[in-house]
Amino acid sequence: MEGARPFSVVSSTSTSRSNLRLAYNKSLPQSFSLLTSNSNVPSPLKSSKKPHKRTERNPIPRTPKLNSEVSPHRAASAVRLLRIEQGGAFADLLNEKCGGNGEGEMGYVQRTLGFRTRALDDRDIRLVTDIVGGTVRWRRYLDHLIMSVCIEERMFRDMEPLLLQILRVGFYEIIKLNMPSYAVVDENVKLAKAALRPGAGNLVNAIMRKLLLLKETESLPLPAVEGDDRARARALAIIHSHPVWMVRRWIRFLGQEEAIRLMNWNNRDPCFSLRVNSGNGFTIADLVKKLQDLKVPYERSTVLHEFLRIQTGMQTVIQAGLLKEGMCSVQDESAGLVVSVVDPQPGETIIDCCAAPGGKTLFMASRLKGQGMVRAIDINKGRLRILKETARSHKLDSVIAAVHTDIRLYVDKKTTEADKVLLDAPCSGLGVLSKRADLRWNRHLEDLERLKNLQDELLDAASLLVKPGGVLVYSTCSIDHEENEERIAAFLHRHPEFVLQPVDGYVPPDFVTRDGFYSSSPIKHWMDGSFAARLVRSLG
Ligand SMILES: C[S@@+](CC[C@H](N)C(=O)[O-])C[C@H]1O[C@@H](n2cnc3c(N)ncnc32)[C@H](O)[C@@H]1O
Repeated sequence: MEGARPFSVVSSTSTSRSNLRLAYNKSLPQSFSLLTSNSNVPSPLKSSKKPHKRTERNPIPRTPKLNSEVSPHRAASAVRLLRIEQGGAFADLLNEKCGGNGEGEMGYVQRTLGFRTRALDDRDIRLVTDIVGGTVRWRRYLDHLIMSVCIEERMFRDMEPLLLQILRVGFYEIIKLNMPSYAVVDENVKLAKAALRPGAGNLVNAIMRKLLLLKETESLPLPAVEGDDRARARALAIIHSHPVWMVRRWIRFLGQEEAIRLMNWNNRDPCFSLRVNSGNGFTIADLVKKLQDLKVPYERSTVLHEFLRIQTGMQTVIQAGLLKEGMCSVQDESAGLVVSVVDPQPGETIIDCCAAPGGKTLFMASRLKGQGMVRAIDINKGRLRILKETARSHKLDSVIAAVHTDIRLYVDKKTTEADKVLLDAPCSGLGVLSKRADLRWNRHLEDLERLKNLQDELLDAASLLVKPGGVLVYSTCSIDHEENEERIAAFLHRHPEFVLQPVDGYVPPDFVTRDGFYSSSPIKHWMDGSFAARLVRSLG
């Protein structure tokens, strides 16, 4: 086996450049060299190739060999990032199955890399969560750095997917987590060697050494924010790691300063809120006591008495089983305030038109105090199943009836007249980008057009379920006026039988807009962005 020197500092850029070229050539399998290849030779680094191809003669053993050299959190992070990019996972918190027994998270590691690492301990799990979330958020910026130390753009573009993820992890650890550089390089080199081949380890070594040199000399490349709108947005999109279209849109509607504040919020580690589940008889004091026992720092919500905020320790909460036991739910205060706009009262019939996975359904049901009914409708069977299971575990199933259907078809068959109808519409999710690290890369400008049409159709359908004098609440977790205020203006134009009722008195004054809507903003309220409008149907 070819041995890579784990780490040594180079003295000049030109030396580092020729070292990198050498490492790159050597990293390629025999008889392939990018620098001498003709373009018809299939590249082993093309992203369509599987990183670790096994043949029938070389199958993955049932219990792969333990590799105790590779750090498990880096292996798990790189594999999870690979799965996220290929659409097989989200950048959310890990569940508790992280053992080295081939189940859950580590099962993917074994199947992808072909070897086992030791099991993830609690610290590793926290690290994987932080590294994966952070690396996904900072992807554009990290790629800009990686690309800038590659010999040529093609080297970056043709990089095999697993190698790219290993580099992203290493760059994130050095640049954003400020982890000890020598250890990070050494560990990522080991991972690349074990997961790919020795030459890949050499390449990681050479690329990361170049990064360290740039960091040590404070010469990390950053684009200048100058030129026309598009050029400035492109530069800001790299610096703050967002898609260009979002940056342009926010600069246009919020101004550059606010747009940057919003991107800074989206790039922070997310803050989570917990809502105590009173349906199971728990009180906020019980939840406080539990968090104190677990040494998880918390803050009481200033806007909703059932809620607590935690900045760190979410993984501890999950592992202690607080969610599974039904003591509390993870729910942002911004979503809780939408329920305040609905204002459910005991005895009422409420229809939740887009209910799954049930965050708002459950909170509304808990406010009914055992009297009345929430009809929870959703088109997605899998998500509705989660809603039903949670309703059972929260002992709220007696006041929740789940219905699997398209709301647009449901209204054709029903003459139901509800006291209140909530339409928590499918939306771009532009208000929740801090929690959904991967969402910014999966959303496109064209989605907005499609979503607006759907939102209009769903609003028309939902409106048919409201009794005379009843209330229709339209909500989104978007901060985009085209999905919010504009949808309501268009609806009121089509439906003169509804009038807008200002949300004063239902939510704190700071959340009421000039036009009487509910709106939470990450940069104003330090919580997710969301929107709601309260519409009342005339009696006639
Ligand atoms: C924003 S999510 C709802 C979140 C939910 N209210 C909560 O608080 O947990 C939107 C939901 O709308 C559902 N949906 C989309 N189109 C629908 C339709 N035509 N009829 C019913 N549900 C629909 C999706 O399946 C998705 O679960």
